[in-house]
Amino acid sequence: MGITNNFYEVKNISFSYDGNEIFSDISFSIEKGDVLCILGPNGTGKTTLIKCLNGLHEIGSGEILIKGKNIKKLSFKEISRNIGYIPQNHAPSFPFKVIDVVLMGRAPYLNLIDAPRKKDMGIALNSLKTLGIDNLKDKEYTNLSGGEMQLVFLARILCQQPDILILDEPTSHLDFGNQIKLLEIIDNLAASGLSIIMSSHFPDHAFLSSNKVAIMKDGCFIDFGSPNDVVTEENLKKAYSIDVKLIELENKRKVCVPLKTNFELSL
Ligand SMILES: Nc1ncnc2c1ncn2[C@@H]1O[C@H](COP(=O)(O)OP(=O)(O)OP(=O)(O)O)[C@@H](O)[C@H]1O
Repeated sequence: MGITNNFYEVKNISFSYDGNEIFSDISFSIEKGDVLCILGPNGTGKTTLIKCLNGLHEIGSGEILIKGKNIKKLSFKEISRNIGYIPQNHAPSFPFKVIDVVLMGRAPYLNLIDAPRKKDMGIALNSLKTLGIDNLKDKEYTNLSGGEMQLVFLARILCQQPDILILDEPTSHLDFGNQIKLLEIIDNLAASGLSIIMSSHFPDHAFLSSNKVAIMKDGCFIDFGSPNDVVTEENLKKAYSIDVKLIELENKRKVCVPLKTNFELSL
């Protein structure tokens, strides 16, 4: 931590699956404490981009710099000490206890044969406490609800003590209330100095927790900037091909109301 300039920089990157280009020439940067929300329709390449951003997919061209260092030159362990990643789906296969799942977040700091130390256990317990789920610590991970699993996975990532969190649709398994709780957690984590990149299907989420928004469509960012500048009726129409009404609440918060499309089945 501690570096404020060029914290995480993406320069003209492109990616293709077997010659099929998914995106090209994407550039942006984020600083300490930024929350970037990536919006865009299904199949536009958000997950693919996110996998490039954390080094899981190798980009075709361009470069990604973490605190000035090219991601291609960093080992998996070094990337994991900098970036915590929560994928869209993370189905568990073995009934580990929650505390053990969270402790796995310490792997980038341990050698293969090392047992977690007292310090690691302290960090794991603290991660659970930060998210208010220390009551789950002795439960079997496989017995948790989808929402509880999402929070435990986030605790595991916090235990990794990264500077950057990359979250692929972090609210996808959460109920209406827990979605807001998670966005507030994201807000708090950013205020404590973490930088966060997340994808979402809900433009409202950009107003709730982000200071930067990108709208991805047709292989590029069609807009990038502050939520007020980017989440507009015009851009939402361009992105999702529906009419959306933006309404401002008394506290100036904006909400997006999708209008009916009058779609009819041709039976
Ligand atoms: N492993 C793969 N091999 C080939 N094509 C893929 C692969 N993974 C994804 N794709 C294709 O790449 C495109 C982008 O997929 P991606 O999952 O990145 O989109 P997305 O914006 O995250 O979608 P959604 O919002 O539906 O989750 C899609 O056309 C998809 O079919």
